[in-house]
Amino acid sequence: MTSSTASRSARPVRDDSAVPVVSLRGVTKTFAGTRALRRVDLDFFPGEIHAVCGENGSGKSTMIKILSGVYQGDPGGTVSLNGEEYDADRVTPTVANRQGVRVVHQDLAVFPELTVEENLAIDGGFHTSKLGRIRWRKQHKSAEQLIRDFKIPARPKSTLAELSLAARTEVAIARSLRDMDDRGKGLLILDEPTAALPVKEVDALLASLRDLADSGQSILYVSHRLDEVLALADYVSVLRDGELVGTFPTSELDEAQLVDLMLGRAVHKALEHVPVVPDGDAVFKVENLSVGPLKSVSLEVHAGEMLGIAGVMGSGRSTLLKSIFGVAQPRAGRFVLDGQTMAADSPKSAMGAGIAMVPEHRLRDAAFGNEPVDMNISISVIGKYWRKLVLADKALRQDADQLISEYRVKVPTGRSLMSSLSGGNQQKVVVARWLRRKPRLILLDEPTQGVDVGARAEIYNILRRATQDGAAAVLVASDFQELAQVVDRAIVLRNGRVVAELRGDEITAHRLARLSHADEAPAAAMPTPDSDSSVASAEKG
Ligand SMILES: Nc1ncnc2c1ncn2[C@@H]1O[C@H](COP(=O)(O)OP(=O)(O)OP(=O)(O)O)[C@@H](O)[C@H]1O
Repeated sequence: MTSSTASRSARPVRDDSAVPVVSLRGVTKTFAGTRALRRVDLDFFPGEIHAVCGENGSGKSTMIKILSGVYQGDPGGTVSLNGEEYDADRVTPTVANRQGVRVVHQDLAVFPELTVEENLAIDGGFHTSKLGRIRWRKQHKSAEQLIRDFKIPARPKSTLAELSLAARTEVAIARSLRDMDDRGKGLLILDEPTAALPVKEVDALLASLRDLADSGQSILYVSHRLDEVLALADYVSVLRDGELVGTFPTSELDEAQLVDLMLGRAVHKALEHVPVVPDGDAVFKVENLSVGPLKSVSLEVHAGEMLGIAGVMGSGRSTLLKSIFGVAQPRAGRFVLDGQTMAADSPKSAMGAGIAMVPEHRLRDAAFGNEPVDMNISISVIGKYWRKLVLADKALRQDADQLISEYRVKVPTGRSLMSSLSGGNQQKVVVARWLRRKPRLILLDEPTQGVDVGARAEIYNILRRATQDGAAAVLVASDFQELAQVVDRAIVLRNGRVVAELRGDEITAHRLARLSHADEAPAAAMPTPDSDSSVASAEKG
């Protein structure tokens, strides 16, 4: 959910003679115990942006992997690529690549320290002489051509680090399509391309995707951001439990209808809540903290309260959480928990003091992929299952099963490996794990990235229950709309300092975005005078 405004121009309706560039027929994929896709029929046409939506675990990634040859479908189905029909269990990465199926993943696989030209050439794209030397002049010319063709706002010699994240994504797209002469051939697959993008860059990327589709490229767009899907895509296909619910022109759907199709049930407006105005002393205080980009930051959070931290990428949001959890060592400042100065010198001491952290990079930092789900969900409280030298397996599994059902984690059994879960389901396990410790302070860094709309509501409901029971929470989320919906109070970090504090109804996505960007004059960022004395004073500070 972003504040994207990229609007869809009235698009011509697909005409009957249009020929799909990629088709799936009867594609099924079974993993041990799980039918990830069930007899899916889908067509992707040239010049169209076709979104695929579905809850966590509905089969989106599995479909991408089958199209790109990473997974093979079960025997019986077929995949047609540029008019050539393959058995679904015979599509390999080489075949898919030859037929122009290209995937740009969320992490982009670009190198910030290298130039645009070098990034465009990585992975087999360097022009070399017979002696194997790189022909730099030719290289430069091809880069210039790609930059022109893809309208990338950069020069060949700029390093990627100098570019916006949207422009870096455009470089990754240009690289993936650099050898495709005919835009009407092949399929560009984008997996959550805006998940890590600052709000103000989203429209730039969506506009460039629209241009690419207008030049004939077929695009498969996977995103949990439904407003974006409706603004950008021509068609949306909905997967539920591995089955295709249907394919719809986006012009005929609104967000609520799309959610109902995805979930097969009406979703309650769980994200909307009445902001809590806590009374009593602060549970936790940060005093004059300097760490990473942060300079002398002070804040406090009360029992029962969820505090949001807004700011652009690099503003120090994650560093703030990491330093509280003892992962980043401050240059100055102190933390006070329940009136006592806290030694935040390691995660162990933070955990001992009653602090829990749901980190941003769950796959890298929090999920033990080769361990079963029940162990992953129990690891934070494993001590309570040791009976002398024996692990009480049965009790551990029973408790884990109960949490799996409470959090609606989609998994055949608690014994399934964590790595076999979809991304969003892994996140639910990580959140469940930490809340089991009944922490005093819960730190959450992008807890719902990649999590579907229904599961998001569930996660926030569960967090809300924890704060109602007396915990305090600090939430970092790039999705300001979501932040505005769930927090009681928000502070905005800019240039290493707290520049604003908003409460209750003052917190809107628009204001969080405006206040987060350094390029705005404070006066312009000010709302109507009646509503905002707290912002005004913080802005001065
Ligand atoms: N390698 C695997 N082994 C076992 N099961 C798997 C494997 N990969 C996916 N699955 C299962 O297949 C189903 C579909 O998962 P998939 O990752 O395709 O969902 P998704 O729609 O991409 O979800 P998300 O939005 O969370 O990324 C899930 O039940 C998942 O647990």
